[in-house]
Amino acid sequence: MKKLKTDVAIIGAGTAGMLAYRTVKAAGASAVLIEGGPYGTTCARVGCMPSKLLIAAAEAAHSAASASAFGVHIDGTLRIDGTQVMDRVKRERDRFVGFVLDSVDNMPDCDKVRGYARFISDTLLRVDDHTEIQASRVIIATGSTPVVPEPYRALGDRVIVNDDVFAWDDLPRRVMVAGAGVIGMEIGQALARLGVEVRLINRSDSLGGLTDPIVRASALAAFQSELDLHLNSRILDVQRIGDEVEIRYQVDGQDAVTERFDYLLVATGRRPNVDALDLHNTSAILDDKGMPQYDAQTLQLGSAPIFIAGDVDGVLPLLHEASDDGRIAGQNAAAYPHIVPGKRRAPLAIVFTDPQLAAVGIRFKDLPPQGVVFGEVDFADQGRSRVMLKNYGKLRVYASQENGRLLGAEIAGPAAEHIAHLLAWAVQQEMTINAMLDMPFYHPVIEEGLRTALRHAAQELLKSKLEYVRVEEQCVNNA
Ligand SMILES: Cc1cc2nc3c(=O)[nH]c(=O)nc-3n(C[C@H](O)[C@H](O)[C@H](O)COP(=O)(O)OP(=O)(O)OC[C@H]3O[C@@H](n4cnc5c(N)ncnc54)[C@H](O)[C@@H]3O)c2cc1C
Ligand SMILES: NC(=O)c1ccc[n+]([C@@H]2O[C@H](COP(=O)([O-])OP(=O)(O)OC[C@H]3O[C@@H](n4cnc5c(N)ncnc54)[C@H](O)[C@@H]3O)[C@@H](O)[C@H]2O)c1
Repeated sequence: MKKLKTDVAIIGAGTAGMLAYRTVKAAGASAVLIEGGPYGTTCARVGCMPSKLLIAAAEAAHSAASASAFGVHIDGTLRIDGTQVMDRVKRERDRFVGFVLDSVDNMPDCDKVRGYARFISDTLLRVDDHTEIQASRVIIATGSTPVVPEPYRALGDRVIVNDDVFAWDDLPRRVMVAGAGVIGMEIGQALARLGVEVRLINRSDSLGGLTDPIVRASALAAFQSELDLHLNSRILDVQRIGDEVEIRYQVDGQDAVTERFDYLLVATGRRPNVDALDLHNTSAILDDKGMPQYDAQTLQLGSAPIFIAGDVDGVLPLLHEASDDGRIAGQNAAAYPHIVPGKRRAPLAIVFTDPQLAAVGIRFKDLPPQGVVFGEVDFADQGRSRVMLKNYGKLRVYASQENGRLLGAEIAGPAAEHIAHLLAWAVQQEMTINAMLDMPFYHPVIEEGLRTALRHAAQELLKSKLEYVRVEEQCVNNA
């Protein structure tokens, strides 16, 4: 068994782990980066980048297919060449992965260990059965894995997850997607727009991570106008028949039906990669799912010299959060025992569907039960959105009744990726609704829709103040 000694061992060379490694090295400490799977990161190989490449192809197909509404006609057939679509997705994806591989190549060989690590104690790791690493501190940055419900596993290679989609050489004919969360909606809509027959089934009423029922209802209406999407519905039974899957499912309020598909794409959530780490050998306190307790500010596990970063911590599994986590865990592991709370940004999540979905700051479901005013815009009549035939969805902003500050927002609508950034910057700057309304708005732009929602919130704030004065006056009069 090979034996190594280091200041900091980092488990997982994804986005969080690579950033943690660079931060530890920049602080002058020694570091070892352990990776069991392929280098290249989830984001570049099978996540953010290939999914956005597939969506870009789908947008091109959709624009062409829907051009006749503008009087622009394609006389002839619109042809989607699945092999060319997948070829570009994979070629461009490989280019992004290549940049990551270059930075791994540039790390000294003695800092890299290949294999899966597990804990023997707080400060001792074993990598497969070939290396033991004595590390003064450890950073867990092992990412997450898609959850495939047990009954579907019998389908063999016909039950697939996002990773498998981005390995396709051609597009299939028919796909059932289980889960209308972020991944199911992004990939499901893209495949449908590329001519694949898609059914999307979600067992609850959740949709793309939205928690505001008004915004969610507007998103559902928009998606259902083009997609075979069903919430509160269930897959009852699955069976493999040759190279197909036979699925019996029940749409809410309807009789069960049986249909055949090429694949069942499972997008029912992801689970932090903690199971194989043998965390029970450490001093960390584990919950009933094996997740360690940790401080959300410092990312430290109790008082152990162990830190956690990225998707594996189970909170906001997004790329920029993984980077921030990697930096915070790296700084604290390097400076241990002098650890400090890390600087966090305003929460921001974007889903690249059409309409795009976004959540900023405090989500609707986490708002306090009182003291919040709402402002809303319906994009149906928003000028620029209508010009572009993207006039669907709603945006709602949430503001503090006490001081008028923007608390958060949820969006389903055009250009949500850009509007969400404006809103996140405003949340982080602790801006009030009135201060936001003092900012410039060009004409005609989709951001004018945001102004409508802000004006609505400003009116509601005023109303709530007048109501407060009225109640106060009544109390004085009745006294
Ligand atoms: C389809 C899809 C689309 C996405 N799109 C977006 C998007 O548009 N925007 C966005 O912000 N986020 C997106 N995400 C989320 C984003 O990809 C993740 O938040 C981010 O990649 C997490 O980085 P990480 O470093 O935590 O994990 P990873 O990059 O997964 O790295 C973890 C690494 O740890 C390794 N590992 C695991 N266990 C061990 C062990 N015991 N020993 C050694 N190595 C181990 C793994 O092999 C892996 O390389 C998407 C995700 C998916 C799946
Ligand atoms: N644009 C982005 O930033 C982006 C894109 C993709 C993924 N991601 C990240 O990846 C994470 C995981 O995404 P995800 O879509 O796998 O999970 P998710 O939690 O967003 O959605 C899972 C969905 O599956 C449903 N579901 C659960 N079990 C089911 C079953 N048996 N049958 C049918 N439906 C079922 C749930 O109700 C939920 O709607 C996201 O939370 C996000 O952080 C981000």
